[in-house]
Amino acid sequence: MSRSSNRDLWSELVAEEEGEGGRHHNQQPQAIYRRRLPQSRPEPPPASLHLNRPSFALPPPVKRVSWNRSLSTRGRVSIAVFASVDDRPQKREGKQKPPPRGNGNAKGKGKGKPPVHRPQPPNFEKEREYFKEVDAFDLLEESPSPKHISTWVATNEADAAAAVQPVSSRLPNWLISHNFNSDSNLSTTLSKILETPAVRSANGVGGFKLKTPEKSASNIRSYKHSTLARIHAYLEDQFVAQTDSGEETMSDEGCRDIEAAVKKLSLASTSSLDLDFTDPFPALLAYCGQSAPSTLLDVLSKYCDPKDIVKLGEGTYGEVFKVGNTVCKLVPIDGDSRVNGEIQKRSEELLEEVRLSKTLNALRGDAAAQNACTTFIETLELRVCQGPYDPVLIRAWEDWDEQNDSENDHPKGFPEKQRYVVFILEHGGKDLESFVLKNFDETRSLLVQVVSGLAVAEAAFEFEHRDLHWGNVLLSRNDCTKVQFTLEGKKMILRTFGLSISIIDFTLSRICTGQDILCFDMSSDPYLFKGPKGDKQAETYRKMKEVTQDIWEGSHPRTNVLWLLYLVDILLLKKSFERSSKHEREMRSLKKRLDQYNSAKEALFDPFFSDLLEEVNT
Ligand SMILES: Nc1ncnc2c1ncn2[C@@H]1O[C@H](COP(=O)(O)OP(=O)(O)OP(=O)(O)O)[C@@H](O)[C@H]1O
Repeated sequence: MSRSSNRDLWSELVAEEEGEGGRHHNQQPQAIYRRRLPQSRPEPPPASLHLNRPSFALPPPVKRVSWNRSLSTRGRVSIAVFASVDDRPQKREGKQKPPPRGNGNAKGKGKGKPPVHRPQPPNFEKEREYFKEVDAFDLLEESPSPKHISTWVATNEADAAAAVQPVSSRLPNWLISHNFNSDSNLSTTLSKILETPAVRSANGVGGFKLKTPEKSASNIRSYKHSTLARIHAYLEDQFVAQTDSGEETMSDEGCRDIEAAVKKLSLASTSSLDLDFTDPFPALLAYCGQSAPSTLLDVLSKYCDPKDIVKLGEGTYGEVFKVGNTVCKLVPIDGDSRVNGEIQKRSEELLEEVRLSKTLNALRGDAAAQNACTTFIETLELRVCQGPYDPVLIRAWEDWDEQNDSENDHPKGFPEKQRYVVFILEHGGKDLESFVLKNFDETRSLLVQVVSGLAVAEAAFEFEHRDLHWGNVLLSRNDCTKVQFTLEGKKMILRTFGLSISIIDFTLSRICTGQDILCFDMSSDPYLFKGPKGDKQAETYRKMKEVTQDIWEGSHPRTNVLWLLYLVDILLLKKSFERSSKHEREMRSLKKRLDQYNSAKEALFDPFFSDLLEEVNT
């Protein structure tokens, strides 16, 4: 590719982009919605086409709702109300599910372990009663009818834009992948392009923005053009710089280097002009630092002797295994068959999820960072794999099934070409539902760690978890009694009383990466808001809907406070630990004050936490 022959072409592309996309050149992060796939769709679309699927044409999603999911992990059928709203397809034939178990813990977690004090072993009746128990204050405050339901997401144009949004994020994902994957072997020239600011200044070809879609018809084209324009901008910079210094050495070699690297990433077929961004799978691979999928065994055997792998838990989409000291979450993607009654997630959905996890990982790194904490589960590695389920995993799955009676489908049916995303995660311990808290100090420790983590992530990324039920807070004990975090440059130490917490599951979360706003459009999942009246978790979704006015890409840190309120309720109503009536009063008054706060950051400075926090003098 010669520079001179390209310049005209670049200019044409630039001119075309400016013509059709001038309105996109603002610097605000673009919202990227992740939409749940509807279940009743007859068959999943081909991977290369589904991005253009106009979401307004889809039937309403009927996925197992999140609040149901969290309960379902412990006993999917324990809440009778689901029968009326859950029209999911039945599980695959051939497996009869047993009736619900008495402890509401169908997956066997936390079974039989009596609490240390005031023993109240969980049981189904108690759980049922819990869902009835709503005090007068809560009824007044926690069951709002949505007053302002936004309609913009229901319009065709907005829906169409939302449906194609993932297209716009692919290259940024690819670009970011380079930064996240030190073992990535992308060309160095390409890495320079990756570092080129997304928005160019007025000189040169300037003013390009990577993500600009508003109209579906021109999205893919203009996206390609802006990508190419960015490459062009880089080349032009090189050219200018080298001319100024008198060595005009910007060569065809450089261009070939770029083109080769692009091809290597499978994003181009014959030349850079044929870049094909309609298939997100190569972008997912690139994000994971791979040029081709690995096998499951290749990945897992890095962490332990495969015969030692045991299954740890399961979710709607993923199977979770203990692999050495780490945890492996395995999510089948892109296949045509249903898994656990659900249409498989698609590459681009996983692309957003892994981006989100990686963004949160960034909070762990730098000691000099303005915002840092270790509250969010660490993603240690991300891999794309392909092939049938490995026999060692099948054995681990069956062992677990024998003891816990899995709700999921047997994994033996996966085809040769099945794809997976493998998340290698830090082992976070047990979830709050099954963990037995010893005393009030541990309870305070749990709350202060959650609130500080949320405050840090709010400050760093406008993060809102939006689904912080008791299945998504993991706990473990260690010898450490203090943990440090940094909030807006201020280093703080908190007292843990030997308890360590990790927050998981960012499916519904909102985050601003600086480049994009990643969020889940909860208005696309009406079942989330149809949980039983008085159920703390269901009420929290409804309250979030009111706070956000059903516009989910907006920043509403108050949603984090709603989940803190939920956690205090859960601790008061559902957890047993050694406590006095004074402790209970303290928690109730915390709850009342939380009601006044608009962010986790505000909540962190509540007097309830003051003797747990200490500022580090530097
Ligand atoms: N890092 C981890 N450490 C320890 N246990 C974990 C970890 N991640 C997940 N688990 C366990 O595995 C279970 C399933 O994980 P998770 O909820 O992430 O799966 P999922 O497919 O996203 O579920 P769903 O989509 O149904 O919410 C969790 O309930 C948790 O108990």
